[in-house]
Amino acid sequence: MQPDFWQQRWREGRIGFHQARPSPLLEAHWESLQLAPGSRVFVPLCGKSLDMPWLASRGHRVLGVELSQLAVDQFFSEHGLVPDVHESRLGLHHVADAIEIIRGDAFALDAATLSDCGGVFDRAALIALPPDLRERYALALHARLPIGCRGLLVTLEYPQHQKDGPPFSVQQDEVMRVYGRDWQVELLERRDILQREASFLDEGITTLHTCAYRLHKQA
Ligand SMILES: C[S@@+](CC[C@H](N)C(=O)[O-])C[C@H]1O[C@@H](n2cnc3c(N)ncnc32)[C@H](O)[C@@H]1O
Repeated sequence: MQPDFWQQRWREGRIGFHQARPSPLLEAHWESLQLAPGSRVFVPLCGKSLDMPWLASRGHRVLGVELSQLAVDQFFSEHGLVPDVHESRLGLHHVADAIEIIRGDAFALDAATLSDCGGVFDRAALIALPPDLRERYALALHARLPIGCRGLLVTLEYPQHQKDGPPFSVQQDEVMRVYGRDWQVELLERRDILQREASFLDEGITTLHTCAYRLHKQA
């Protein structure tokens, strides 16, 4: 997906991916990661997700990255926060309380920036990307997270030939292949969500599951 695609989605308010509550699989499985209190959690392709304040409410510091300035502005104004803003070569950093969002390209982040992220949470980030970018995202971007980092990855699975992405279907074998080199990967749950996803039903999709994987970066 080109950056223009996402910028246009935000300009036109076509943000059906945004959820009015934190992700159910985050609430269900985050504790199982047993992250140290106060550890910093990276939220790639964060949009204005309510997962970020949820993580902050659990005592984490949060580092999000998002292309769209509109998304970043909406996030802070909808939470009644006025962020401190400064610029770096990575983009525009917005910091309020425990949450920092960099308005910039996730692929430009370097290992130094991510070095203190003990956790990572991905919902609608990997599955927002077409296959070639997914490989870069999982291999190159995640390679910059430190050894020992723990994460939760949420995916969707449906018959890809029935619909164009995004969101794309990402099957378990792909997750194992792209993360398995550097990360220990464990499927925690596969949930059937077809009946509550009206837009997928309307498009004639016949099966739809969401999966949660626990990730642990190995030495
Ligand atoms: C499908 S949305 C998911 C947003 C969020 N994770 C959520 O659960 O609501 C994908 C988001 O990634 C952003 N995005 C796409 N490519 C990006 C990139 N290379 N760097 C940073 N953000 C990106 C888009 O603007 C969009 O807000």
